[in-house]
Amino acid sequence: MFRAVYQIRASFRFVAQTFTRKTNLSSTSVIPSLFTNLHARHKHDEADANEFNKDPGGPPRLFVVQPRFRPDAILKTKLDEALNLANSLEEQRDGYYSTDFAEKELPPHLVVQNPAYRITRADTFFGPGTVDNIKCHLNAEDSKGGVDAVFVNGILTGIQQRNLERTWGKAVLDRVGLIIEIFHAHAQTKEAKLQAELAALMYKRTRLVRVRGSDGRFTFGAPGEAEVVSARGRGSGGRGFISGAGETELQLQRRRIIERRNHLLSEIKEVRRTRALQRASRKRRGGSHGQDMPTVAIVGYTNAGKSTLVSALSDTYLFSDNRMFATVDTKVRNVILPSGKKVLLSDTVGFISDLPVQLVEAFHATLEEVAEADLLVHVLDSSAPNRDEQKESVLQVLQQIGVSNEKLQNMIEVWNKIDLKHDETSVSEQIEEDVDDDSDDWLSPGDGEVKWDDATASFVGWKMSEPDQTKPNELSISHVEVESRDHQKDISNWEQTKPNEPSILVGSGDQPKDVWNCRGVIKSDSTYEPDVKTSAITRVGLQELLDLIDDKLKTEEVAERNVFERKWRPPRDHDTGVVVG
Ligand SMILES: Nc1nc2c(ncn2[C@@H]2O[C@H](COP(=O)(O)OP(=O)(O)OP(=O)(O)O)[C@@H](O)[C@H]2O)c(=O)[nH]1
Ligand SMILES: [Mg+2]
Repeated sequence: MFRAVYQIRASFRFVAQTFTRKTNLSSTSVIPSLFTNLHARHKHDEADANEFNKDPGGPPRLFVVQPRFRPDAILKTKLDEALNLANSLEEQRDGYYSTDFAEKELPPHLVVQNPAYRITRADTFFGPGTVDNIKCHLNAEDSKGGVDAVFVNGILTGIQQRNLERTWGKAVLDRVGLIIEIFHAHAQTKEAKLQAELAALMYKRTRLVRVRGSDGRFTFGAPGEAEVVSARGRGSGGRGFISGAGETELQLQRRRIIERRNHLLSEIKEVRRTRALQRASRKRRGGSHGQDMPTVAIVGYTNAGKSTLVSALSDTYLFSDNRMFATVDTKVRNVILPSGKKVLLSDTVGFISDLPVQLVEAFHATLEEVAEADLLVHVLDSSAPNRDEQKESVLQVLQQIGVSNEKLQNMIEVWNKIDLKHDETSVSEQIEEDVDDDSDDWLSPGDGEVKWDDATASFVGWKMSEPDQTKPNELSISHVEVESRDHQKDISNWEQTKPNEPSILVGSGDQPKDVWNCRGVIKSDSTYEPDVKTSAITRVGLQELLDLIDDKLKTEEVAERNVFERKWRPPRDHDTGVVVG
């Protein structure tokens, strides 16, 4: 239990130092950190310290809580990703990780009822049965050596996080928090470190909640030891009897965060200015005929193989690893294309579904470089079972950072890792189901029964729909008719096209209640082909990819020349050739 405190401290040290330095306040009084929380809790474990202190530099041990998804295939991919994320939180020492990722044991984990499909509790996210169930598992883990923190693969509010920490007696990280921590732990350059700190700061800002200490007074003190009320005062109304004092304190914390944020922004600006100058001179030096070298940005989901591909294409070394977000800093390499043209290949940070908005904002400048590249190459892991979903997530981020539609259309799509079988990367062999007190009474999205009906030559049946996020209490059952003769097709992707008025009401209270008649059409299977298939490891498809980059850049140049010519030619009347205006 104690062994990873050191590592967690390293991970969270930057926020603590920041505030101690800048505000003359201890970090605990400004932002309760995971480290502080762990430290407070472990103080009474000093007798055990030696037992768990054999490897003080080891990475933190996380217990993974994965909300359940249907069908099981989707759950498995989500769980695999959560386990990989949990194992990825580790800092390098002297340029190396202390453990080989492939040899790491799977973190302890538990699949629980998904609160998004029921009523998400404002105070604890999960229902009481699930909270207790997780607590039992954590107790069992404690008897085996313990875990340092719980990673809930969902998005928690500050209040939910605090309440869960208090109940479980462990630090709690949600998906956003863990991803931000991984970014910080993996950042190597000054620029990336500043950006990761900025993201962490903005995240912590949303976590400021008031708590009531053991003496009954309200404070922002150590989590896990106080009753959480709300960020705005007693209850949620914000007009509690001590709200005036609370507001002032809250404002103070916020102001300090803003001051630090402004300081970080100015430091980032300075670092970037220097880098931009270096980059510009590099582009000019390598260019020919007075033109700058074009930049090709390699983008994609984390772990798709971007760095390995850039290494292979440029015959240089770039760090690559199975850990997620192995690359947090942009690296640029020169490559000579088959035509003899020189280009800059830019390997950059990977994306993920639900990429925290704080990271997108903090890494804005880095991502802007991606948006401004002359050409984008989108690398996908062809063996990932959720390849389409990963592709969608990457496209969303690219749109979010302002990549033009034209660039997206011109983007080269690469399916990498073709040496691997589809789904070979899956790590979770078995999915352990929990036994919530009331879980059996519930239907989940994806539950249903659909049969082929010869008479109508269609699939007919019913199926639970995904909940409407704006109405989390309402679930619906859909009758489906699916137009397809292909019995083998996965009907989990069917799309509701024509919902009618609810025809029958079943259940009561917070039970599923609306029944909809609708007709569904199966989304077509992914029959599309990428532009190139590669294996960065075995070097298959690399030549083809270089040829394609060459072609695309030539087309770009021609298009640019045309624009240039159009811009400077005096406007003419087409028929007569007479200059007009
Ligand atoms: N089998 C196989 N493994 C590959 C291939 N390309 C990359 N890998 C492995 O996949 C893992 C991730 O590769 P990276 O190059 O670090 O992936 P990335 O996209 O840069 O990941 P992030 O930097 O985390 O976003 C590493 O263990 C690589 O060795 C490939 O073509 N085949
Ligand atoms: Mg990388």
